Amino acid sequence: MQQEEFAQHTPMMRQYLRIKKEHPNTLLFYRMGDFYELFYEDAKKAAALLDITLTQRGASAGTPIPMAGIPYHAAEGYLARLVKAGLSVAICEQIGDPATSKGPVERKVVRILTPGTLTDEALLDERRDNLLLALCQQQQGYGVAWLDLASGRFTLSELEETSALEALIARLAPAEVLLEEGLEQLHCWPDPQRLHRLSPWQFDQDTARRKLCEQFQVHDLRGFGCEQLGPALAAAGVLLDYARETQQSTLPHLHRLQREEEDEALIIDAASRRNLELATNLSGGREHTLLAVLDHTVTPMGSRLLGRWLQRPLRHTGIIQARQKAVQQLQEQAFSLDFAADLKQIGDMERILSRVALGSARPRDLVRLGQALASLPDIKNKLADLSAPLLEELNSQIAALPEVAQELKRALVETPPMLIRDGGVIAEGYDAELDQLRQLRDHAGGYLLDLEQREKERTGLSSLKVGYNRVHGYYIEISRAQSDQAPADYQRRQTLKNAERFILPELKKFEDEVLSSQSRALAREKGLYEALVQQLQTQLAALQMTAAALAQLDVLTCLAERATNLRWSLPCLSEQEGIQITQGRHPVVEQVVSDPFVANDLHFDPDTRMLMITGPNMGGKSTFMRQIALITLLAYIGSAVPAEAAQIGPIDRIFTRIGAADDLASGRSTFMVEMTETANILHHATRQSLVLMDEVGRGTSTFDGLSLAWACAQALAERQAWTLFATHYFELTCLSETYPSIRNVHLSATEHEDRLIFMHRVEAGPASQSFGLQVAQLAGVPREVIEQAKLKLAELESAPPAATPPKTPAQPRVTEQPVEEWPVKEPSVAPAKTARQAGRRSSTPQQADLFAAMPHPALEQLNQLDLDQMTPRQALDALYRLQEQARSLG
Ligand SMILES: Nc1ncnc2c1ncn2[C@@H]1O[C@H](COP(=O)(O)OP(=O)(O)OP(=O)(O)O)[C@@H](O)[C@H]1O
Repeated sequence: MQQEEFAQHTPMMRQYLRIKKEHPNTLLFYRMGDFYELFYEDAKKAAALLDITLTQRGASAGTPIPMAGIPYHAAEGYLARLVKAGLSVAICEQIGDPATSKGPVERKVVRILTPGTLTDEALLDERRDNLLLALCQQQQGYGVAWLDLASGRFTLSELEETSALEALIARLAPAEVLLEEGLEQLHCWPDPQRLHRLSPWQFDQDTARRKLCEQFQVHDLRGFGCEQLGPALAAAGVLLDYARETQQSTLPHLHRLQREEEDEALIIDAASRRNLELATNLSGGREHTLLAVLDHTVTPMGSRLLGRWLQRPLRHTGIIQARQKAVQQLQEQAFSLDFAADLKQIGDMERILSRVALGSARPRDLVRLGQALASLPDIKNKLADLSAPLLEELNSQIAALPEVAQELKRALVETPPMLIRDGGVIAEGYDAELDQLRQLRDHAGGYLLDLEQREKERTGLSSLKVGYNRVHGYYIEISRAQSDQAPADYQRRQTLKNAERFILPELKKFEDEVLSSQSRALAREKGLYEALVQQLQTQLAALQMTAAALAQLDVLTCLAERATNLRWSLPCLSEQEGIQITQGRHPVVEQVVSDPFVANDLHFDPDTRMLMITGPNMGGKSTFMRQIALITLLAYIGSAVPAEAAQIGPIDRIFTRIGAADDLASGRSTFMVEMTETANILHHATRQSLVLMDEVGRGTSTFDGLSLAWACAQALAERQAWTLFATHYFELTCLSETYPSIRNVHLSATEHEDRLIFMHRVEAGPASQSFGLQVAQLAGVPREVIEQAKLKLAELESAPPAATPPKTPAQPRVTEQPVEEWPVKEPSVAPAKTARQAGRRSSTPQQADLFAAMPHPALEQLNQLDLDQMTPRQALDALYRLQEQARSLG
């Protein structure tokens, strides 16, 4: 804004514009009396988002000023909505006294709310971490740092690959991001409002290192295992600066840096996380997710910790086995211990402590903290009887701090008001001065009656009475008839028609005290409250460690309860390659199906590394595959699993290619999404990866799809990844002939009196029928359409092959396929046939062999060549291409 234009504004608007200039990307809540006002663009934005009236405030510099206002006492609700929408808000309060100010009263921004730095209880989801993340890219790779300000957890990591970075960001789902310019192209960001772009020079490693050392009061970052890091520290430095600025605090609850390394945990990419519906279902809700089934924690901090465990299953078997031992012991002792009842008293100690650190703890926070501390001795006593090493360790981390508990109990009333501002927070008997001030305030009436009585007796004047009016304050009134008998220490104050009013020194002193006692009591209360908070701040580290241990105890207790009530068993984590699951179930589907869930086994060992799963639609293929992934994942967090028994060997990643949805936001079609996910799997799957491939190739033409599915299965078999490959292309069942590590299994179904019955049992060998038309009929597709489909199917099946299929070894062959051995509960009754056998010999509708029924693509292309228009050289090139294609497909 030009200087002259600025000068044309009113003094108040000039003040507003000055402050706004310091907070250009933030809505400015400018306090005016009982309202927060927003002006200009801020007003328009807020009016639209909050559905409040957009008005005008006169004119400044010749033009009307758009304005919208919010009553200050109702601000919390509006703030919550704005922050939820991803906006940041700066709260600018009146600091000076309007009565004595010349010009506009002094104002200052006292706090800045941003989506990633919230700590207010009302603005946070109690079951989710709220993260601020910073990211930069330097020579050594990506540097990422993230902070949960509401708990004080500050973590950082360095990554080389973009896919790993995207997986990390999908896991963390940050509420706000500080991003080095240029990185906004990545596919993983929340909405743009939550992104702040910063210049590369702001991510300076040396400055960051210095600031971090200052924050943690250390010489170097060796103690945190971070000394060797580069870009991650640069990101952490930027993040620390931003958090300090928004909070206008030194953030005393940030004590340490935690470093995350990629190979410590199972890697689960963003798509797999979504597909497996760990914490969010495919529609974005929380119901019917693994977390929803698992989360019976009783404290919000326990719930958040469980979420973190689930999102990052660890590969460190030592840690997992320690958790398992704790879960087992808690299971055995559940009834006698009843930890859940004690833990309920603890509440959200973690977040309360952060507010204590930031000086924003509310009275009810402190009362709850007091209650939490009071229940610690019981918890510690119970833990003392348990010998699982992890439980012993947790007990040693819980500091009972009885003196702090007592102090809080003594200091605070049981149910205080929301804010200290209103008083009534400090309990009676805690502070003599406060009690006296309150006595004065509350018992003025009694004192005056007492004074009146005393003075009547002293003067013997029957008409004497004590009164009060706003102008003259307290007085003693004597009727005109008796007024000349007033004692000498009475000073005349007012003469009325029938009476005289007097004041006396004692009454004057009382008046001063009473009138100021209200504000003095409030000020005293505030002082005492602040002292209490400061006292707690000195114990912060011990209290934070206690809260962390209690959150873990809550999670372990929850896992024990779930294991018992859901009849899950603790798996064995083994160094031996393979996955053995006896009678496994799907943890979520089991809870929602009305029929009994059919349990199934899985045996992966060095000789069996891939299952080619066929079977009818609705047969249970996806359910079976997902249950294997979820059981593996549960095993790696230390939980029991829905199976009779499970032994799980080393796993490095879980990949899924399941379902398909357009990713319109980033302009990718269903098929493109499918192929991107498949490409990622093929690039990264190792011998230790668990890969779920569900109907790969169905998103394109049958021919292309089948070829792709075929080649993907082959590639995974070559990589020897643990693979569950579900497909409707029966041709793929022939792959087991070429690759001995591939087994065919199918989900069984039978027809009974024109009804289709799904057995949901995994049986050896390929499926014999696809039942596609029957399932369509079940789904309500009109009868005439089904009839038409039957006719078409019969026609397709009887059609002679359009071309002879290529006879290279990898091409599906028509051979008698032996039924493979597959340890299932009941041996399959009818020997399963290959698709081709079934197709040729049965009269029921079968899937035709696509390779046989359709022309070979090389032939199709040959047909399309316009030989007359080609040079000999071009023709030769085309011939080479065709031969190459024929070989690769063969
Ligand atoms: N083991 C089981 N026990 C009981 N019910 C099951 C079992 N497996 C699956 N179901 C039920 O069958 C339904 C369909 O299962 P699922 O989606 O896994 O079939 P699908 O073979 O993958 O089907 P499509 O090929 O059409 O994707 C599930 O929603 C569930 O209700």
